[in-house]
Amino acid sequence: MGFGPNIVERIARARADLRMGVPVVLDGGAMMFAVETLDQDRLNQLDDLTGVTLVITSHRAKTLHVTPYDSDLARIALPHDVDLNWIRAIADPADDLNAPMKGPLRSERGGDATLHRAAIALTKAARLLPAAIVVQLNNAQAFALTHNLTMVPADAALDQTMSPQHPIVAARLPIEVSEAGRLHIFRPEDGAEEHYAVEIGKPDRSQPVLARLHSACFTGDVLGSLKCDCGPQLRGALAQMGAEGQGVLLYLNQEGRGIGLTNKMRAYSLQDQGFDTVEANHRLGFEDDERDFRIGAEILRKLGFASVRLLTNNPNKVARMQESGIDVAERVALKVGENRFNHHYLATKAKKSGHLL
Ligand SMILES: Nc1nc2c(ncn2[C@@H]2O[C@H](COP(=O)(O)OP(=O)(O)OP(=O)(O)O)[C@@H](O)[C@H]2O)c(=O)[nH]1
Ligand SMILES: [Zn+2]
Repeated sequence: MGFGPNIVERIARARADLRMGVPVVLDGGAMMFAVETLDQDRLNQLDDLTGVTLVITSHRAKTLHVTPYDSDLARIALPHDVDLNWIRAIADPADDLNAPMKGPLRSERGGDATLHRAAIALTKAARLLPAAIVVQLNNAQAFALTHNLTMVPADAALDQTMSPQHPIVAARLPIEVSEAGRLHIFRPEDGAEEHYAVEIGKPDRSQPVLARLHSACFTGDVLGSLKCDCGPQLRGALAQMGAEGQGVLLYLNQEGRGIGLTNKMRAYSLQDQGFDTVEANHRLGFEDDERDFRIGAEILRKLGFASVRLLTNNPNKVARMQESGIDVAERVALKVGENRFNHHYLATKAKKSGHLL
């Protein structure tokens, strides 16, 4: 006991520290930096330390023609007197086409990559580019104390188990499709983004409810972007709930399939260079889809729903709900908003991500 932060809260601090460029100590023997926020001052100080590696995911390694000996990631020995721009270019594909040769890059093999894996997990949780500098430490605890750094156990960084979502407040919200709207706010214990549920009417909790798990898309939902189908899907789902007089729409703040808006814009910039939506995620070092749908299942349960008629074209979403204990009584197709700008995007999702056309 005590007043200090528990492990979940220390992970939350670690995310915030990394976003500011402050390194984090991994219990088990290392200090890590997110490459995206590493500054020249701190890089200079690394000159005095040994055992410094640059860690990238195997997707990013493939783009750079580096062998990922650890299957999911590659550890690259950092050359001496390395330039900050060189490190950033390994992590950030923005200039890949202008300056394709970054190497030769030698990746390390053998040894334990657990701390490196934990470092990548933390950069992703911080919604930064998935690339880290990892520095071996002999006495991690003393180092953290001396430099006033947040220390987290590597296994907790690796297994950031979904945090409980707590209902905070709900209030009546008449909207265009239904005057009987109600907005619920859910807050996770781990300091991450809040999520919202829009309840239409008074759905019977003993019957499957018409439901939509909508992932945030600032560009589509708010700006009316023509590059995706999110805006029409959001409004189409609400309209159907309004017409039926009941339903529940979860607005999950997992922007960009869980990589955050900044990284999604990096992906859009790569799409401007000719890569498709999946290739762009991979070149950045991400998986195709980094969302955690257990959050949606947990919120449905907290609202009293056990069974849904799920508005989606994504069979993976149906599978994730079933796995998380929510019965999908029916999949209801939601095909709206195709146009000449998103035609290729929708075709790619059908071909590579299994979406139903
Ligand atoms: N990373 C990335 N995310 C995107 C891109 N286009 C849209 N998104 C995000 O994708 C999410 C929506 O996912 P979709 O794949 O359209 O749909 P889905 O939720 O998997 O499936 P449906 O239920 O059928 O809509 C939102 O979070 C968007 O911000 C893109 O090109 N790259
Ligand atoms: Zn979208």
